[in-house]
Amino acid sequence: MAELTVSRVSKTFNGTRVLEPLDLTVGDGRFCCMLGSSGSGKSTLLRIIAGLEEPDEGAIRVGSRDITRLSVEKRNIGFVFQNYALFPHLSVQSNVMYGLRARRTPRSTAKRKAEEMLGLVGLGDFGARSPAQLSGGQQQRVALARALVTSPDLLLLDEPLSALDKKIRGEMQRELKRIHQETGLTTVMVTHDQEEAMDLGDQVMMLDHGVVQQNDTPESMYRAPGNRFVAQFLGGQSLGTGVVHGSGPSATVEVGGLSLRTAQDDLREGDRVDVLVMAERVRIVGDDAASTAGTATGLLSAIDFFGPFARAEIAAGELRIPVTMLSQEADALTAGQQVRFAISPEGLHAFAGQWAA
Ligand SMILES: Nc1ncnc2c1ncn2[C@@H]1O[C@H](COP(=O)(O)OP(=O)(O)OP(=O)(O)O)[C@@H](O)[C@H]1O
Repeated sequence: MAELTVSRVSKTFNGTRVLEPLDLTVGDGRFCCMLGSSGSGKSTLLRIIAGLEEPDEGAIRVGSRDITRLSVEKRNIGFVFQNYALFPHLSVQSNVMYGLRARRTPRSTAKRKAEEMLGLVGLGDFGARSPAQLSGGQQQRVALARALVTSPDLLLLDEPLSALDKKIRGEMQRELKRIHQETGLTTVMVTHDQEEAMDLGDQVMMLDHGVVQQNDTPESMYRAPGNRFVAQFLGGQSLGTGVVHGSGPSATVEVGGLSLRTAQDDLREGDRVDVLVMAERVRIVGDDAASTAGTATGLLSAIDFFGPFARAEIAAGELRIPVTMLSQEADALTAGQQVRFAISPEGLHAFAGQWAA
């Protein structure tokens, strides 16, 4: 069992608290993504787990082992950084063997294991090359093989794909998924890329200013962001302040002259709320009578095309409602025309008590 348990870990640098006391559990074999903007404390937490940084307080366990006071070498953790950090003067195979040789594993065993790991990451024929003869994506595979070769209990990845271009990145995400499935290793990855976190994580922990904002499955986090910060990070755009009418699942939110439904059941009559909308949950619908219930009309702004998708705004009363759609759908629309639209209740999020902030 290699469940990771972080309990009440905090960290201060030069009098500034960068991690408030926080807890995190990652089940055996699970893939956890730590998501947050730059400076939120993700790397610091990962480095504390790795033993590269000491926590002010708290404990870290892997399975039943308390590793809080162990040196980096004794933790049995594999680590991959953003910049490949391969030894340039060593061959690919020697790079992968390095950790085993440092542990005095016999050369023949180390060689066999290195070959096995290079096979796992899809670089079986590359052992004799030097790192300079590999692409960025290939170098990151070598770094991964090097982290895996010592059979760690836990794998830590700090933005391992962020230096790669978009296409290679997608490829490497699929590779990481496959390798995770094949090894069954408990994994924690730091990223500031929402899509990457949602794609790879069984679990996503969102950090802001050293405080856990939400720790959930990607689906739950997207469907039910726990607060304004999470909703905004996941792409929610503010519609302004509204008032709740009714309560429970049939509540509506009145904002900017429109009465909108949400899928939330935690709203109470009279609450003043901050309202956010996910642009991908706004749909332009036909004007035929049968589909007009729960819809409203507005004027369409200029349309921005970005590849397969297009973006625009609908001006409805005082509101500017963002909408994304397939470029193909946008082809039939013209800037300035009146459109009828619907906002799916799942795409509307309202948070009480934060509107004054
Ligand atoms: N060794 C250090 N000494 C002083 N301050 C540090 C040190 N390491 C990190 N910090 C500070 O701690 C805060 C959190 O940094 P951290 O690298 O953990 O954030 P992050 O969320 O990983 O951001 P990024 O995505 O930019 O790496 C930052 O304000 C950073 O400047």
